Amino acid sequence: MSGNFVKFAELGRKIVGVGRNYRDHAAELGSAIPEVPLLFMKPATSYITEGTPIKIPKGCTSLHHEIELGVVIGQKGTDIPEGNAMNHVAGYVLALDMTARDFQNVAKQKGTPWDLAKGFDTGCPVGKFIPKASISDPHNLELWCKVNGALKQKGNTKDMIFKIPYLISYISQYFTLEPYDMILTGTCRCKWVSKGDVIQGGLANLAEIKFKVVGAGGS
Ligand SMILES: CC(=O)CC(=O)C(=O)O
Ligand SMILES: [Mg+2]
Repeated sequence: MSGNFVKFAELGRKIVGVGRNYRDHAAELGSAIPEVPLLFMKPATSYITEGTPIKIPKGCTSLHHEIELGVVIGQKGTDIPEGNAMNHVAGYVLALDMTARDFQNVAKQKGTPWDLAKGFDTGCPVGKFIPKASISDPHNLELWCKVNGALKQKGNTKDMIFKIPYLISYISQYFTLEPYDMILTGTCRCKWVSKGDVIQGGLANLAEIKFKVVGAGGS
């Protein structure tokens, strides 16, 4: 199934984000643990790959990095049974769910959507595509994130509250999943970045990423 999936970020379709899927992150933001997956979307225009910088969105004063395992969909499906869900996976990717936390906090207070906080251009940096066969257990992978060489996040996908087959099954009850869609499975923790910072991330011994942060004007 790998073929074109190498270029999934160029061919990309929907990005479905899962929020508060780790207890530590929900706790650090003072948020309740969801009873069912908390979903949001990012447009495909938010994708960037290494070599392109992350741009702080205009007016944002608190940009957070969230290192996450992305699941790349390989086969179309609606109402996918949990038991068949992994057959719809093409592979995985190490991703950053960049979040304009100040925008999100305002949205939370006003009860308005998170689109601006999550969906801005460059808000979804991704690494190389990892074929499904390279990962025997996606629920036991170390994740880490450093900013300017200092460790800011360390977690393990075993701590996901809702596991990948359940997420695929749940999401596909509402949104048909299609090849090149990507599911961001949630972050273990988060921290902020500023203009000029360099974010590095890792997924076990499978992938590493590095992205520079620039201001809204691009420098
Ligand atoms: C509060 C959030 O930004 C939710 C989110 O994206 C997560 O990973 O959790
Ligand atoms: Mg996230």
